[in-house]
Amino acid sequence: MFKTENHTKLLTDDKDFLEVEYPVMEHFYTIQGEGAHTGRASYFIRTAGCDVNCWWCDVKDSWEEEGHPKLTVGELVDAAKESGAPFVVITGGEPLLHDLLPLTLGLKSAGLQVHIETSGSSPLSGQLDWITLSPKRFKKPTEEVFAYVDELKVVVLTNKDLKWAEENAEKCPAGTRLLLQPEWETPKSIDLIVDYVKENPEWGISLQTHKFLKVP
Ligand SMILES: C[S@@+](CC[C@H](N)C(=O)[O-])C[C@H]1O[C@@H](n2cnc3c(N)ncnc32)[C@H](O)[C@@H]1O
Ligand SMILES: Nc1nc2[nH]cc(C(=O)O)c2c(=O)[nH]1
Ligand code: SF4
Ligand SMILES: [Mg+2]
Repeated sequence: MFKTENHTKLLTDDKDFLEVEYPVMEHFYTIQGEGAHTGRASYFIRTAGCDVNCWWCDVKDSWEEEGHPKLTVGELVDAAKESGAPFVVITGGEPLLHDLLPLTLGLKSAGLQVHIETSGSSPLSGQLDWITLSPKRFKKPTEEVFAYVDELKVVVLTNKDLKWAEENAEKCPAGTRLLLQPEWETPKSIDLIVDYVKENPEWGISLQTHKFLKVP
């Protein structure tokens, strides 16, 4: 659990936080396809804007903020609440490019748990119940994020990524879920990951199951 300090005023006196706007590429009710919560119904909010530039990124349309609508916290909270989802996953783009305090306070006030998918390359903000860190060599995570990580999910294409996974795991708290996720377009990474996990059973495998299920 991560909480930005000094949020009491926003939560109690200042209802204007419901009017704060975020650039949003899409928001939808689906099944969490990846990681420790795979298979669970969840509401996704995909903010626009990313400065990490992973060449294999599967949502490149999220990189530019421009061209995506701005939605208020109130609109996003209403949509998530109406869906009936028990938790919301904030993803992107890189969601930590935005101050997530207003959005996460809105969601928490509505009784929703808040998860985040992040590269951790910009400062943490908001109230976050579950942090999935997917670190990238293209723009490294801040040192601060590691203390709060619940799940480390490293995309693997080659042996270099396994070494990168180990370096990041060393910085995570004991008990962090350690997961390797094959890059979707690189089938040979599967053999690499299977052999690695058999030899290093503290790691597990995360697959992008929504792509098999053909849901968003
Ligand atoms: C699109 S990113 C958005 C959130 C954040 N920018 C991040 O990278 O964590 C969501 C997740 O998809 C993973 N991902 C992106 N492209 C992928 C691909 N081609 N194959 C497998 N995983 C991918 C990312 O590593 C991350 O865990
Ligand atoms: N169903 C589904 N599960 C996901 N888990 C992480 C995703 C992401 O893009 O962050 C994602 C996504 O795009 N769809
Ligand atoms: S950090 Fe995430 S959204 Fe940004 S390019 Fe990499 S995978 Fe895509
Ligand atoms: Mg995705």
